[in-house]
Amino acid sequence: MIRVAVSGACGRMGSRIVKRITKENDMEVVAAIEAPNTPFKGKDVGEVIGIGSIGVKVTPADELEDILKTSKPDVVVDFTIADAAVNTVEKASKLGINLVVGTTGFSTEQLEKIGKDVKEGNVKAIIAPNMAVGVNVFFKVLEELAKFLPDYNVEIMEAHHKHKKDAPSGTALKALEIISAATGRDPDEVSVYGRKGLIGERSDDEIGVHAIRAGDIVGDHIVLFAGEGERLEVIHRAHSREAFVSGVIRALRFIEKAEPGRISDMKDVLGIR
Ligand SMILES: NC(=O)C1=CN([C@@H]2O[C@H](COP(=O)(O)OP(=O)(O)OC[C@H]3O[C@@H](n4cnc5c(N)ncnc54)[C@H](O)[C@@H]3O)[C@@H](O)[C@H]2O)C=CC1
Ligand SMILES: O=C(O)C1=N[C@H](C(=O)O)C[C@H](O)C1
Repeated sequence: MIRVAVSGACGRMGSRIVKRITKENDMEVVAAIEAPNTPFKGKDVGEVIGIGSIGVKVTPADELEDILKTSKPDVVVDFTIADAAVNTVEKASKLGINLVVGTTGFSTEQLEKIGKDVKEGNVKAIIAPNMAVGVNVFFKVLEELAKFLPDYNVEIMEAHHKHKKDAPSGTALKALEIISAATGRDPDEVSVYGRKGLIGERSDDEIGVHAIRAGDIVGDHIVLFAGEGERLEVIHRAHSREAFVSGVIRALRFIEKAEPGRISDMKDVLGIR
């Protein structure tokens, strides 16, 4: 049995992950962590998310270390916000507990700290801005297209629900990183986030990144490569968060095979080279 602690257990992703784990016969939820000020402290997480009692109480994050010590998970799954996820990684790494992190919106400094903590704790960690299988194939396709079309203009567009806190999405930023690397560009130098005013013509090198927030859009990503007289568009649309949850379940089954002390991603889980 894979013993799983879920951080952000009552959120849009966390609640679906808890629910799905209860249906799998090789894993179980042993802890459910929520924000320090959670109104659900001490309540059964299953009751809170509407699946009936599962015998696991919601624990606020200020008791994270204690609950990890007493519940002894093999893996902590984190879908929260960047600051909270950094704390989850620090505490879990120190206790030698493996990690699956889907949270996005990290700063460069936070990513460096996460890498250092994983290394020092010598834990196995899968960290990916998008766990959907299709998106990880989409990343591979983008890498190939960028190599074939190095002088085409690239624009990245993403659309998400109105509750999303970070922008652009972690997935859009990963796409920017992949395309930049495939064409020898520095993403910090070539990225242009939205455009407004009399800004002049677009340079050929720049990569536009645009974020839409509206209603209940689960997650759309569109990358276009435009040349003279044509454009090629690659589109991924998530219709349901179950696409991400399925990736989390695959990551949980894979994690024992991950390399300790380094950050793996969904490419490793899915065997995409
Ligand atoms: N990698 C992937 O495939 C996906 C990543 N995400 C990312 O996952 C994150 C969460 O997304 P949603 O579930 O939509 O957000 P949400 O806001 O519905 O859920 C986040 C949960 O974390 C809780 N939380 C806040 N502070 C906490 C703390 N210190 N400790 C523990 N829990 C805490 C909140 O109370 C909330 O219940 C975002 O960063 C999002 O971009 C979302 C979907 C897919
Ligand atoms: O916040 C979300 O909802 C999502 N966030 C991820 C991101 O920032 O890329 C992945 C997915 O698109 C849904």
